[in-house]
Amino acid sequence: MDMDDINDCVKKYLSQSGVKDYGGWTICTGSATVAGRGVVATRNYNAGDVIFVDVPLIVSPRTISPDGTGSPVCPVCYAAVTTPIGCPGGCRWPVCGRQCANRPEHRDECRYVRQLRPKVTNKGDGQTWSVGIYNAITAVRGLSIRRGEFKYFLDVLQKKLTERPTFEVEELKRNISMQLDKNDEQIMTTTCKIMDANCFETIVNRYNKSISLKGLYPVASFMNHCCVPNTMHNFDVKLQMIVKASLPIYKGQEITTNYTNSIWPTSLRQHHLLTSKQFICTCSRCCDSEEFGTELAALNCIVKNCDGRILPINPLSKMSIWQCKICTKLVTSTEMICFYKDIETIMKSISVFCPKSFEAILKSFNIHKNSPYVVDLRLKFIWKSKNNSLNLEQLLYKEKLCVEMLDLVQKLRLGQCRLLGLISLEHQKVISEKAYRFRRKWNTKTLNVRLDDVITPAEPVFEEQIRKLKEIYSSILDEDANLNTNTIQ
Ligand SMILES: C[S@@+](CC[C@H](N)C(=O)[O-])C[C@H]1O[C@@H](n2cnc3c(N)ncnc32)[C@H](O)[C@@H]1O
Repeated sequence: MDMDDINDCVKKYLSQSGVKDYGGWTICTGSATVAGRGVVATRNYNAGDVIFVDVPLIVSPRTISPDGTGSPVCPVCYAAVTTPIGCPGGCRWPVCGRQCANRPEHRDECRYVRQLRPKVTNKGDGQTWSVGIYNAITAVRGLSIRRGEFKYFLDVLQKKLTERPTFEVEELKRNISMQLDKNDEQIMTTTCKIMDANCFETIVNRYNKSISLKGLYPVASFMNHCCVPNTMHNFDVKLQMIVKASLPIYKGQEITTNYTNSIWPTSLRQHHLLTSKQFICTCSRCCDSEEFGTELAALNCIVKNCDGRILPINPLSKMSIWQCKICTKLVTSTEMICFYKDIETIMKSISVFCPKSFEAILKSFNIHKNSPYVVDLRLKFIWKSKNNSLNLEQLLYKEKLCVEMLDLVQKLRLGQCRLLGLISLEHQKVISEKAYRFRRKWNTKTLNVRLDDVITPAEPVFEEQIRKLKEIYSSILDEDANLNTNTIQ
């Protein structure tokens, strides 16, 4: 496979799509340090620099369960559809109205699906759309790539390795009256396999609701994964992906992204990468059982009066024995899975976030604050709680969580990542609320204390903290079309 042809095709596609060619990268083999082909920098970048803007080849809704549980989104505008009805054009996709049904970008795919004579399993509820046909949106969109100028992408992008038929195409065949053309079927299957190997979660904001879609981006499809990635990305209103350096990148260095959740511990990340992308990551973080000192995977030692943490001896092996760093107690992987499950159950049972009871639960079950699922819950509190309805204790607790999470991001060496931007934004909002209450000499209703009894702030300190945090989050999140800008103060 000729790398020059691949680079030419990608660059032509981007320039025809109207994006500036940022040009400081190349797709190549050999210099890619991790796997097969990769994207390599051809110049130096500072953290925060835009490396490239990528234009989606395909965007499609996530599939939903064949029994129809889960809500569809309009395949044209991607808004959630609460009472779905089939497209009046006859394709049986749940478009949200005539306007979307008549949009030019929907015309060809609608005609194609209509001539397959879609069946509707009318369960007597007047349903006029079909889940099986809805789930084939990605597959059908692959056909327009094959017919277009950039069909080459279907040949060169990596495909998920599997002999099994793709369920999207099988479902489509079951839900049409005509027989699928063999050639079309093969293109559809290939498209689904390409999507499985390369797609990114593309988030759009529709009517203040975040909708999660799948997007296939040609340059990003060549970016390999690293758990200490040197890029971050946002999506703009046109669903273009803006890829920026999160850390300084030097000429000749591989440009990497993160396919998984950066705050998960190694075992969860490995499981996700293996099942969804079929590889084992061996990056510096995965090889370090302490994950740069964060001990994200660790559980507190189960031996009475021991303050140690239990960590895997070989973090890359699912079957690894775990050991306490202090008393050397050994624990099997099976036991660890049970401990993890217990923590998950406990964390799931905490519905109302009350700082005192949360800390008490962690203490009584001897769970340390960076354990899996605990970090999730701490973040959930940061995202979901509304500052003006928190009492003073909760507000100060939220501030403490923001500070601890920012410290975690820094220890994990994630640089100027989106998580840093989002937490800095929330942290800034907490400080603004604190400053507001301080100015108003706000007494808390539930605690008999005043703000200036528990903190000794000064107006300039608040101002300075707010200014610094704003600087951080605005440089990271500036093009992000999916932030609710009303929430930015
Ligand atoms: C989106 S593609 C990345 C580009 C790919 N290397 C290529 O040649 O087309 C994802 C695939 O690349 C490989 N890959 C990416 N990151 C990797 C890593 N850190 N270690 C091993 N394989 C990796 C895996 O095969 C994965 O399924």
